[in-house]
Amino acid sequence: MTDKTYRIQTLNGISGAGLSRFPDELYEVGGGVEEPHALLVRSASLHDTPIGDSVMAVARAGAGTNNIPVAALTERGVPVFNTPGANANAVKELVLAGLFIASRHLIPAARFAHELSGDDAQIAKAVEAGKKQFVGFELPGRTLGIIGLGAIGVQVANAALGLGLSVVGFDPGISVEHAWHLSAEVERADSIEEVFRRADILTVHVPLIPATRGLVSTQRLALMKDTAVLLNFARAEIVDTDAVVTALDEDQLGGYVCDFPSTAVHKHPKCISLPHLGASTKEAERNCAIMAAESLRGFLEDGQVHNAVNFPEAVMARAEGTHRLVIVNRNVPNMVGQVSTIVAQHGQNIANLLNKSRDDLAVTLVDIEGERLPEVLAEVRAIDGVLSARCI
Ligand SMILES: NC(=O)c1ccc[n+]([C@@H]2O[C@H](COP(=O)([O-])OP(=O)(O)OC[C@H]3O[C@@H](n4cnc5c(N)ncnc54)[C@H](O)[C@@H]3O)[C@@H](O)[C@H]2O)c1
Ligand SMILES: O=C(O)CC[C@@H](O)C(=O)O
Repeated sequence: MTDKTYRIQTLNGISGAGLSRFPDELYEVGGGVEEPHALLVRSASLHDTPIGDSVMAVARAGAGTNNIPVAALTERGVPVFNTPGANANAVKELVLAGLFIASRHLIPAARFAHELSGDDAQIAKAVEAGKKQFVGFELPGRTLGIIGLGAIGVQVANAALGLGLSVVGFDPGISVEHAWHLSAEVERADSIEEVFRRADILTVHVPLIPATRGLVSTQRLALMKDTAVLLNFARAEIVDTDAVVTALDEDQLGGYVCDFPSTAVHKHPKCISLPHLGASTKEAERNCAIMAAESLRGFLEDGQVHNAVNFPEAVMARAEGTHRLVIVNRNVPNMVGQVSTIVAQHGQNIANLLNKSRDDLAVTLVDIEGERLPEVLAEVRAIDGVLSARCI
């Protein structure tokens, strides 16, 4: 262990563009870092990994946080950051590839070409004889159904319109920001079932949470056209894979293209699976790593909370000549009152204060003039309902 001020443990390969955001003089960063102040992860699961008391923050260089025990960390007062939108373009491009893969049978066609043998004349003859098995369909006039109109869903919707598809979407929790970016040509479905009924191609872009686990179910698959194609570049568990395989085997579904190979799908003749490639572009890896690193720095160095999935946004510029108390507390009455009383009882003045809450949790940033008094911190930590407090 070094004597650097902050230690970050990485649990996956993280783009150097992000890692270089941690200044050498302040940070020790790497896979073997001991007693880390923060964890930086991509898809590695932390559910069965002990997360020590030294950890003050966790950052996911990506969108989905289902690999992180968010509820348990929230209870400990540890923020979990993600990188909203940072890999959305990469996923959109792969979804578009999925559309073409499905509509033109590109993977079996390429496999067929790869297997050809003989001289050029023999290959040309085999091509002409074999290509009829790969006749596809064109996209204009077909309907793309989208479940989940967040960073990725909106980009997929807008791009699909450009390809001549009609788009019908469903997202009862669409954010104002995403609604602003969604083309007015996208039709809003009244129910999720309507999307299943109408889609020639259906794509899901929702997070994996209890409400979305198995969202593509036997009952909903039964509503689909038997020629329809299902795309899943969100998470494997959002789709009931057994139900999809049954629907494919019984000719009630045309095809399944996903980013999640499994024994049930990776060799199925009507499934194409890719090895979780949605975010695997240099640009997305860079964007995610930079955003995650900046969020960790903001929290560790200044107590700022930006892009956390379990904490309120809490951003306040540092008042000059002050030190800062960073307090994570339960969202109950009189927390700010108790903190300011302690500061006043020690004859100190508050230059600036921010208190933001989200659900059961609040973040309180207090900039105090004068010298740092360890007893102030100790008394704040002792307040009932304070989950963590530090002075920076
Ligand atoms: N294949 C990959 O490599 C890859 C890459 C990035 C993201 N993802 C997955 O895609 C998911 C979506 O990413 P994003 O960046 O668009 O996230 P996002 O948070 O911007 O959007 C998710 C949207 O889903 C909506 N939603 C939630 N529950 C819903 C429901 N039951 N019905 C309809 N809509 C619902 C939300 O309101 C939100 O608008 C991520 O959570 C992640 O699991 C996969
Ligand atoms: O890190 C990756 O490669 C995948 C990330 C992706 O699944 C996400 O949720 O952002």
